[in-house]
Amino acid sequence: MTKSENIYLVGLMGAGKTTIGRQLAKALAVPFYDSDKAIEERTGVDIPTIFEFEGEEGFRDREQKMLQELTKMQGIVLATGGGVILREENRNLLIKNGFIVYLQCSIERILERTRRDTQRPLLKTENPRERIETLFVQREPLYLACADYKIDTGIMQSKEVVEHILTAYRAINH
Ligand SMILES: Nc1ncnc2c1ncn2[C@@H]1O[C@H](COP(=O)(O)OP(=O)(O)O)[C@@H](O)[C@H]1O
Ligand SMILES: O=C(O)C1=C[C@@H](OP(=O)(O)O)[C@@H](O)[C@H](O)C1
Ligand SMILES: [Mg+2]
Repeated sequence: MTKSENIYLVGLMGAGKTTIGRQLAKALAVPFYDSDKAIEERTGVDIPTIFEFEGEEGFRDREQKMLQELTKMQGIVLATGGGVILREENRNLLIKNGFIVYLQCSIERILERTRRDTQRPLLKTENPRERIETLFVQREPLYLACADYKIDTGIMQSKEVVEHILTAYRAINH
């Protein structure tokens, strides 16, 4: 399997990985996977429940195991969860098996997009802005270390983001 047969989306919560991933897969007529959704289907409970009963580390263990499975697949678009890049093994699996697109997004835009969200435990805090800023500082270097391509999803509609990614992806697959 070549690295460029898969497209993996990384980025902070709210950057658009799940939304863009679904549209991108449709445009390419390939299967779409979302690692969070796959974990929820496997466990039968939602992400907040996993965090509640197993803590973040328990969720990260499940995320790592799911990524080991999903990166064995060929010809897919995968929307990862925002924290997947935290573990080195996950970064190595992504780098080895897919064309990695880093969906950048401003803190403001992320706040707007996740304001009414109830499914992201890490945003269940007194100060979501401070939390997102902390995650950005911690994770941006890791996203950049993995990315083959990056795009700011905060300044354009999702269909434009998809077009830009398709152009970049086709350029490496010419
Ligand atoms: N380019 C975009 N423009 C406007 N809204 C967007 C865009 N991308 C995603 N969204 C919206 O932002 C929210 C978070 O998107 P989502 O795909 O769940 O992000 P992620 O999977 O990265 O956490 C959703 O309500 C989605 O509809
Ligand atoms: O940033 C994170 O650590 C997380 C992001 C979430 O996915 P999205 O990025 O799709 O919201 C989900 O994996 C979990 O709540 C943890
Ligand atoms: Mg998502």
